[in-house]
Amino acid sequence: MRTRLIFVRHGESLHQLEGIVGGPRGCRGLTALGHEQAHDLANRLTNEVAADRPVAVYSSVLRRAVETAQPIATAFGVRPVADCGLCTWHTPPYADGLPTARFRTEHAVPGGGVFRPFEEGNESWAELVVRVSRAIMEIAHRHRGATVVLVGHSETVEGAFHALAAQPVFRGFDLDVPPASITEWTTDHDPGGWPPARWTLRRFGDTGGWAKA
Ligand SMILES: O=C(O)[C@@H](CO)OP(=O)(O)O
Repeated sequence: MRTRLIFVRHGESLHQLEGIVGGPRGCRGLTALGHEQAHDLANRLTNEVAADRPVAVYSSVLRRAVETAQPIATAFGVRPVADCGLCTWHTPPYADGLPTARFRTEHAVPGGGVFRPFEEGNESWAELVVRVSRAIMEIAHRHRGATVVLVGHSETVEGAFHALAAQPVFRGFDLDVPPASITEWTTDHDPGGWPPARWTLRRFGDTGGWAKA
C-alpha cells in the first residue's frame, strides 16, 4: 500500500516579481507565465501519474497556490481543497503587501531565530514547521495508500523534510525550491503507524525543463 505525496510549489507570482509580502491581501495571484506553468504542471502530472491518479488536490489558501492547484484539480476531476496549514509564513496583517525588504529590516526582531520570530508579529520558524508538518501528516493519514497533490510554497516543500524525514527544526542545510516544481515522497509503510513510517524522496524541485524564474 503505497502512499504518494506530490508537492508542487506555485507558479511565478506577482508578489515575487514585486518583492512584496504576499499574504491574503498582498498576494494578487500568478503572472501570465505562472498560469502557463500551472497548466503545464497539470499536463505533466496527468502524463506522469496516469496509472496512479491523485484522489485529492490540496492547496494553501493563498491565491498563487489556489490558482496553481485549479488546473491540476480539473485535470484529475476533483475539487481542490484549500488548507491554511499549507501556507507559507503567517505574516501579521500590518505586513501584508509591504515590500519584503522593508518588513525584514524595519520590523526585524533583535535576536530573532528558531523559536523567536525574525520580524515583529510573525510566526517563528518552529511554529511554521509544526503547523505545516501537522497539515502534511493529517493529509497523509487521511489518504494513506493513495496519491495526493499538495500545492503550496517553498516552506510547504521544506516542511515535508521535517514531517516525513524527521529533520531537526534547525536544519543543517538550505533548500532552493524553484517555482512550478514537483517534489515527491512515497512510503510503503502506514503513514499513521508507530514508529513513524520511513519515506523515500523520489524527486526534488523537478521543473520538467522550465527555466528557473
Ligand atoms: O511567501 C513568500 O514570498 C515565499 C516565502 O519564502 O514563499 P513562496 O514564494 O513560495 O510563496
